[in-house]
Amino acid sequence: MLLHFTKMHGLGNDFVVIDLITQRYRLRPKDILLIADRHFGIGCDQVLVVEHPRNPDVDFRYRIYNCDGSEVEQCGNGARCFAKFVLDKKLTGKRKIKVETSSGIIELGVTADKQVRVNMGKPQLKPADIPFQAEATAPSYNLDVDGQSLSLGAVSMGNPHGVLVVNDVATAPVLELGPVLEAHPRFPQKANIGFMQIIDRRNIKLRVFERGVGETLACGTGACAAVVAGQEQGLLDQSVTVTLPGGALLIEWRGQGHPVMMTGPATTVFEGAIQL
Ligand SMILES: N[C@@H](CCC[C@H](N)C(=O)O)C(=O)O
Repeated sequence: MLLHFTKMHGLGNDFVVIDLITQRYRLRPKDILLIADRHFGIGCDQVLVVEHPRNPDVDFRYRIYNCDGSEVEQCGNGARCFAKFVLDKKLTGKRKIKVETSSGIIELGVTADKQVRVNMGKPQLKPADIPFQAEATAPSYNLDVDGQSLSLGAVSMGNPHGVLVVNDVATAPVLELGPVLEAHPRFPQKANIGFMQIIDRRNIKLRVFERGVGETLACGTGACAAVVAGQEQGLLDQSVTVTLPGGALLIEWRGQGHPVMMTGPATTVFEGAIQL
């Protein structure tokens, strides 16, 4: 089967987007691995799949696969690319698009300056909902790593995140600590690990070691989780510019019980077809 795809990115977090509404194909695990492979396939951090919804109240089903082949619950940069994709391909003409993910429904819309604004839903802070092993909810938790105690915020944005505050993202041990914390036994489904430098109450710098991928140039859910963790620790205001290696996102959260809003760009790079 010759499968058509679109290569996109959100601040350098890159995707292969596949429309399974106008194309009929059942993607196999080996297809995802080949598509994501930067040497033998197309190459991307995540494969995003556009499908018909199962729920009649929403417009699309949005499925997300990390480049290691694992299917995951949520992807924020991908959500913005998803919105641009379905509008550019005229799969919908709606200004507000409702999308079903494996962690719930999110709403997407395009702003006057062609950025995409996403209602990412309410963050989950209860340990069992993240999931994270702890007796009770807290703004931060102490975690033992090789005999060293680290303080970390834990948040679910549909997918699990741990967030550490560091003095300087440029020298933070992202590649050393990232894989160890990603697979820490207190995160039974593993986690994405953010390293957050607080510039002031409305500006942070962030690097993210993504579960199933490694460090990426940007992570949308990671940016949301960092702002939630920073607010819970009393360090941040409600509206925060998050500067990642690939560029900046605006993240807004009005506190517990409210959804996190994410605004940022979505970019198409090229179109192609791959023989599967
Ligand atoms: N790049 C993403 C997150 C993708 C999923 C993540 N690696 C996970 O395993 O949960 C984003 O922009 O949010």
